[in-house]
Amino acid sequence: MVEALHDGLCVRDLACTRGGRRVFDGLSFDVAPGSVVQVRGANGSGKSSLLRLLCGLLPPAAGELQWRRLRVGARGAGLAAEIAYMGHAGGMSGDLTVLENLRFSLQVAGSASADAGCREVLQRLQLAGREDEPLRHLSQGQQRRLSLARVLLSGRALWLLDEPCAGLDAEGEASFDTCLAEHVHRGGMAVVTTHRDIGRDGPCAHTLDMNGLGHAGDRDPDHRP
Ligand SMILES: Nc1ncnc2c1ncn2[C@@H]1O[C@H](COP(=O)(O)OP(=O)(O)OP(=O)(O)O)[C@@H](O)[C@H]1O
Repeated sequence: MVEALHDGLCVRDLACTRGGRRVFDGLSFDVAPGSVVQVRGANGSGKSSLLRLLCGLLPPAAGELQWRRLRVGARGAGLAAEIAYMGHAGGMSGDLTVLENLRFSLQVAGSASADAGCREVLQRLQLAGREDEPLRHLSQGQQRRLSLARVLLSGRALWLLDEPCAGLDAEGEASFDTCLAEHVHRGGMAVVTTHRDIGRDGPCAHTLDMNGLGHAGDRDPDHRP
């Protein structure tokens, strides 16, 4: 692979197979420090699969990733510790309180933050006053805000966000835009799958269009069941 010209993420000729079908191939793009890539495309075009590949949750069928000019190993080795991933499933416990969920996930990620920091982020995301309530008492949109709080508190350089604005109201979208803009301003990076144009109201974002990269229905010739 050509040597990267920056200290961010380089994706080259990436291919993805799921269930024996080739979802996309030949995918190349860059996420330089201080930039956002918004991933757009039809349902099933492979947006979530791409994020799972970048996280190391799925092995690529072909291609290569470089992070800070070094090749990323199997299961995201060399990159995983710098990622904050927000998937469709919240990955939180409905029985733990809002604050307990934050404490627990930060501890697991090795980025423990003082309660004061957690409370401050909850305040920013309009969740102040809900700290001691069990997560299951929160609405879908509020739970999405809490997932975003985890990302903010992680302090990780690369945010991989799968439909972060799904279920958010206008105020939640505006908070998200501000948080993302601040992250990018600090030199952070983000890859965001979205059906909403982030660049319209949020930070400037490069668009990666997944439509046309796929082979819907094609059997992967290299796949062995
Ligand atoms: N666990 C799985 N096993 C087999 N095939 C899968 C699996 N998950 C996803 N797929 C297939 O991979 C393709 C891409 O799915 P993916 O979820 O990445 O698309 P997407 O662009 O994120 O879609 P959406 O906009 O609906 O969220 C789809 O054809 C889907 O059926």
